Amino acid sequence: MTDPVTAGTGHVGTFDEKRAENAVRELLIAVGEDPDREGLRDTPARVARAYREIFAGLWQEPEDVLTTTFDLGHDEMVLVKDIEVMSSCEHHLVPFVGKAHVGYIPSSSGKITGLSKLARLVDVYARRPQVQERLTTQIADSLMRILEPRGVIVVVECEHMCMTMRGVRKPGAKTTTSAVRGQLRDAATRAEAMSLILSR
Ligand SMILES: Nc1nc2c(ncn2[C@@H]2O[C@H](COP(=O)(O)OP(=O)(O)OP(=O)(O)O)[C@@H](O)[C@H]2O)c(=O)[nH]1
Ligand SMILES: [Zn+2]
Repeated sequence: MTDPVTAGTGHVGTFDEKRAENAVRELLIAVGEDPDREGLRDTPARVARAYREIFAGLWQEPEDVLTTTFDLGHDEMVLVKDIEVMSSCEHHLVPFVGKAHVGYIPSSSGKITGLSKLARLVDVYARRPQVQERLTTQIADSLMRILEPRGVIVVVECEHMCMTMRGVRKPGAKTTTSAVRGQLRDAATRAEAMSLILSR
């Protein structure tokens, strides 16, 4: 099934399920498997459906999820910690998983968004072929653009399966990336945010 969708870059892209299915079938043949044996018969279609979900963020824009904004007049820092991140490394197409911490200081008018929307925003960018650095900056930059806050901080901590199950094989190694914008670049404000993020 091919359906038109709006890709993350703003142009209309497609998810070609049949093509994905054929590619998985080819991959199974390439590793010496028999894609027609009983246990694998439905696998290409299943994997194609799974990729539709895993890469769903390619066909979403941050504006699709940061829909609810309200002016509460609250102009102090808002921070949501420990948002589950499940993304895919664009180099090896295996998962990297961990947590994101997303905070912002609202605009002086106090324009804020629903807390769940911050977690949805993480998903929009995580559900794409990614590198952790870009995931981190995309979350920060889209928040700056849409909410026009006085500052943003995004910290992402992940374990990359491409470093665990293959290659260098170092289970447990964690990568931390951060992006700070606006007033959160200020040393004292940034330190306050970091102490909130690090407190358990
Ligand atoms: N900076 C960055 N690197 C990543 C990320 N995910 C995976 N990588 C790295 O991408 C690199 C790709 O390196 P290559 O030398 O092209 O690929 P490779 O031969 O499979 O490398 P090894 O993983 O070292 O075996 C590896 O060092 C990965 O650890 C990420 O999110 N950010
Ligand atoms: Zn990788």
